[in-house]
Amino acid sequence: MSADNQKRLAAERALTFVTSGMKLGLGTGSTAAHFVAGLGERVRKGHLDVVGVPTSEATHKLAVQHGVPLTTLDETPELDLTVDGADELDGSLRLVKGGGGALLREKIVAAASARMVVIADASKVVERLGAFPLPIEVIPFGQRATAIAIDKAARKLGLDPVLHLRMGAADAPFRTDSGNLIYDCDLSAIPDPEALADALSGIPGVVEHGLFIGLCSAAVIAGADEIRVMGKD
Ligand SMILES: O=C(CO)[C@H](O)[C@H](O)COP(=O)(O)O
Repeated sequence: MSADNQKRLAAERALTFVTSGMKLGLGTGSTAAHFVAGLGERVRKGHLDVVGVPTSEATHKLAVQHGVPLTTLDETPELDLTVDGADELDGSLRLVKGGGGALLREKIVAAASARMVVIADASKVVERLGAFPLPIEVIPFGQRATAIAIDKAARKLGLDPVLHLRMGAADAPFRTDSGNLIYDCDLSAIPDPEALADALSGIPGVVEHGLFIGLCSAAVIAGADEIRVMGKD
């Protein structure tokens, strides 16, 4: 079975967590897109009555296309459930996110939700986080100084970071939905995600980093032969 089919199956399983009346956070990425499509289908058929807060402009567009009723986090600041993808997750449901560049809004929306459920194909489950370069969103002002501070903070923790400024179209740096830049920080492994998260959060100029710790309560993982739920079903 292809990874995309696994993503679709994980999304379909997560739809069983949704009940009418829920206020939902809608994640970003190819796995979350399957969830938004499935949600839209159920809404159009009259099986579900929900509202969603998109975590990116891309998800906003997709949700409109699929007929998912939308609200904003300002109108609806407390959500019941966020369903989102991940770039990596470990056995303690610690995540690396931001491959799609939406980590800031994704983290704000997840933090405003009573529950966050990750949906992923089995390749995303790792023994130890860090093979996927950690996305770090920074303010454009002083971005080179911020990158040096990130490098120093990681080295203090015994890591050997390699930072790449993410590029977008036409050889220009990628800009997030909030107009910021992203450094992808190649660390090979992150032995102590909590310590790195704390260190990065303390750097002026870092808006947010892609380590999601203590936010995800369950993950639906679709493999070639089975779908399993990690954490609280
Ligand atoms: O964090 C994300 C976007 O910022 C995505 O959830 C993550 O990149 C996974 O994407 P996909 O479902 O396409 O594999």
